[in-house]
Amino acid sequence: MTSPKDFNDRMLSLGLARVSEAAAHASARLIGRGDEKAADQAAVNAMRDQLNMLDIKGVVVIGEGERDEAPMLFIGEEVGTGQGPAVDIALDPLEGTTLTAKDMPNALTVIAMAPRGTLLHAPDVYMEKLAIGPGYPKDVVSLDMTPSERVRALAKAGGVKDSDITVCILERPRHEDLVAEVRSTGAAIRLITDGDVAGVIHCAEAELTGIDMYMGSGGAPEGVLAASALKCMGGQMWGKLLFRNDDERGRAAKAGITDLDRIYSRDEMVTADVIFAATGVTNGSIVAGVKREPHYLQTETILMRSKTGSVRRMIYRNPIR
Ligand SMILES: O=P(O)(O)OC[C@H]1O[C@](O)(COP(=O)(O)O)[C@@H](O)[C@@H]1O
Ligand SMILES: [Mn+2]
Repeated sequence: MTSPKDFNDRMLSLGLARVSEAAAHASARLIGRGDEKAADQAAVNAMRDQLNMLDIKGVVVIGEGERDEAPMLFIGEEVGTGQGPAVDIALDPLEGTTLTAKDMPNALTVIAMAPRGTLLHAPDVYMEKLAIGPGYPKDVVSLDMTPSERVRALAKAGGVKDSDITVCILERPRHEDLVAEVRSTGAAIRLITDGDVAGVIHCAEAELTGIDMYMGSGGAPEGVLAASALKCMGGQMWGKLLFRNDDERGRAAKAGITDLDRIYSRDEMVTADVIFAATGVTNGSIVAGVKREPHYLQTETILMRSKTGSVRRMIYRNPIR
């Protein structure tokens, strides 16, 4: 196992940005074409090619799925040149496949890297999520509270009215009761159709996005990626895996998870320093989408390191030849 001191995050982070940039470039020509699969595949191929150029002994712990259902970037796949630190990789080559296919905001390519053995091996099930930005007392809200208790607690801690709070929630039939309860407090709700990695990140930049809290269930893999981002930006997050049937419980067992009711804090999902990169595919509130000009493609990437809390936004212009 790599000790965190071998994890040269300063060097590796720039390489990570190249990986998410390449995935965004590759899916650019598929924005708004109604073909989610093709857009995802283009991102997967590009991400894998770039990842394999990095001097790491990488293993995908959050990826495109199990080996038998994902030919590439499957969970357990080894990536990188094999020269360098042993690391865990979490990725979502295209977070917001539907957003991309429909040319709707906030589709991202996302990747995180941490020393081997330090990222939660979340199976491909749902996760109940709760996130807030930096600056609040520890555990001011929790998954054990009801949604309205969370709104009241957050408002009180921030010295504002309940009606000044905005909660971000995925618009899904399963969230109808959640939405109704949050509304009963007078809080506002930003409903999003997809993309809860961006949804959670929005909490860390509340002054920019207007979002104070994220609530509701979404993909567990996306939960670990969002926790990685919040660890860099500051902010608290909790997640609880949700299992609907034996197949899903079996996935947990395979991933080595035995306590099925556990609530994971941000730092229990990401136990050491992590680096995180996300590149915009469609325009969003975190980064701009791919800009297609006659002679070049331009992307914007957010690149962060939890060790220093540094947040970079990088513009990359790649000539089309
Ligand atoms: O659509 P569901 O089943 O509610 O799942 C929610 C998940 O799907 C997404 O909206 C989109 O994810 P993908 O584009 O990677 O499929 C995630 O952001 C979210 O966690
Ligand atoms: Mn996703």
